[in-house]
Amino acid sequence: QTFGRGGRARRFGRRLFYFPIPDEAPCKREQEKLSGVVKNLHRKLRRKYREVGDFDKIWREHCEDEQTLSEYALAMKNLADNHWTKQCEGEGRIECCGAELKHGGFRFYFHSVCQEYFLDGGMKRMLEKDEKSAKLSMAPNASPSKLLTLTLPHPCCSSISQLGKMRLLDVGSCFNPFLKFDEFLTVGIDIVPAVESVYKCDFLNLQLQQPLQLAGDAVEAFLRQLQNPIDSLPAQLFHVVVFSLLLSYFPSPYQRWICCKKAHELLELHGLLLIITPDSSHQNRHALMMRSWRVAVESLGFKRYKYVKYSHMHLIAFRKVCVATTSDLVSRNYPEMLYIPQDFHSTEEEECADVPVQVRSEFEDDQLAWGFTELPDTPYDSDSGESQGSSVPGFHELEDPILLQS
Ligand SMILES: C[S@@+](CC[C@H](N)C(=O)[O-])C[C@H]1O[C@@H](n2cnc3c(N)ncnc32)[C@H](O)[C@@H]1O
Repeated sequence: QTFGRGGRARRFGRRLFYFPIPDEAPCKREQEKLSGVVKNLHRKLRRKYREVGDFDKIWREHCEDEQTLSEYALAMKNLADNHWTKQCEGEGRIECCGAELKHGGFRFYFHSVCQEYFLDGGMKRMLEKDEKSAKLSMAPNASPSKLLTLTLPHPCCSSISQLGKMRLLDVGSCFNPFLKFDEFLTVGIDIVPAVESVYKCDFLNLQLQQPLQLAGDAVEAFLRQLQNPIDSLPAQLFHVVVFSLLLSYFPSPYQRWICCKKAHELLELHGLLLIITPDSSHQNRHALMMRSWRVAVESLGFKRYKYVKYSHMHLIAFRKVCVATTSDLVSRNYPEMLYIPQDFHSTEEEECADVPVQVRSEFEDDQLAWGFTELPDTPYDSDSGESQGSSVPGFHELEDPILLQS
């Protein structure tokens, strides 16, 4: 029987004795403390935004608060390095269940989505599908020359197989978790990098320049010699842009919108925007919110490609289907569509929500480790219009709740 915050109760005769588990409690407390640093920063930003209203002003002040930002970066890195690992029975903290758990299973999922899309024919299949539906919708009036242009493969299709690396921009990278994957040429950026390999850059204020117009290997060389900090980047530079736990960091939907728009501009045509956003509720609870996000992001010139809901997060992949975005979008309220539930909480509600955080049991750890090695293999195809959960049994119940419930 589990007892209290991490111990066991045993009955001897009519009396119940409590045996605390050595090591476990201090570790959990440390984990709670670190996740508290992360959650408090998010809440503080939201509170300021509610009070002040001007997100530019509070963002400027936020970026100047170096001490708070450094504490946050350290806490995130510490959580990733020391607390998202498997705790082996009686042996304290050792990394016994492999890199899958340590680096977050969802990144392995995204990695496999990218591989399948860019290297194993996924993009080609999508383009053929697009072509088919375009032909169908245009068929009665289409001129033969129009139909012909639709069938021509885009250079982006071949550029990766020639290059061998998928150029990936990880926005809000913190500790550069995508660096581990050899197939990616990863550029990690963050307002406060937690490791040296991440460039300092405020994505909200990143300036975009004209596209490079260079061959793939020259673009790769360009990316390998970027200077720190990064203030500007050429448009259409990347095959993949990742927002992993980034959008919910911002207190304003408009800031989320700016990020998605910038991602669109930084991606090559047919590139992928990968979004992971926390949500611990049941799959259907925030289905409307996810639909709203889809409309907003697609309006920028994307089309949803994959969607998976895990127990504590949504994973969404969008592919860039238009070269340019239309200019009139803001007036149509698309930015507000990128809302999160916390946008509507009052300060009091946020404070009440600060209940003690649950930490996984050993059993859950085992299941989670197993789950991460068995990543979903039949993810959502947006064109079918159907939502889809993970194909991994038990996965819905298991994820790291510490960071995500803020
Ligand atoms: C919750 S952490 C996520 C870290 C990592 N991506 C992960 O999945 O574990 C959010 C990160 O986004 C960074 N960030 C927030 N706003 C940013 C911006 N405008 N530009 C770049 N990074 C930003 C924060 O500093 C923080 O490191």
